Amino acid sequence: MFETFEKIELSAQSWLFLAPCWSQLTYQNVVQTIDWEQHYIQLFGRSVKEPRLSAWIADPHCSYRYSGQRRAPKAWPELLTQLRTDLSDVCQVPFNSVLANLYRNGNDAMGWHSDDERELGGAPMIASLSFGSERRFLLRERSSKNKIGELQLGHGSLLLMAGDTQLQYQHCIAQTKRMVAPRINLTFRHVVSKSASFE
Ligand SMILES: O=C(O)CCC(=O)C(=O)O
Ligand SMILES: [Fe+2]
Repeated sequence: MFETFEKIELSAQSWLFLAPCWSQLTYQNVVQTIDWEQHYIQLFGRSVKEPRLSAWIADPHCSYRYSGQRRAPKAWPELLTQLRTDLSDVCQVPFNSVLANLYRNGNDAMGWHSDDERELGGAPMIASLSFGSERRFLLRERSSKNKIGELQLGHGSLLLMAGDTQLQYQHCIAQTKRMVAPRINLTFRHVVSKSASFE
């Protein structure tokens, strides 16, 4: 199915597929289409800014919980509708949502996590598109916390996370002291059930 992708086998059940130059869009194309928001997380009872901007864009029934917060979906801009159609075709997954993240500089990052929310089902295929500066995407085993590898996700790259990747591994975007220009990442997801059933 993914002839043009490099297949990276993490384990017998977990795979990544990487296409380094999948999209021809520019960083400007993408940054302008999204209505970016600053969100907050609760840390030791205090409200702290997330170290990035983000937006949850999804079909109306797909709300999403992340860091204990429930996000109502924003409507699909035209450009992302097109990307969703193309990616659904490539992956044979009816993507109905996308989490967009904007890392403004090297201080912006995302901590270790798995995308294992119940809303995404058992073994979700997640399609991750990157634009702008290259950043390090690290992987570690969930049980031992041993780092198992890293990928440089450059402009236009498409990374597919498949099988039990979310069950067995965590990933993060590391901070860097290097001067780096902004980076956008879009993770297309398929929310399986109406969020109302999890309330
Ligand atoms: O920015 C990235 O490449 C990763 C984003 C991510 O892990 C997520 O949105 O869940
Ligand atoms: Fe993630």
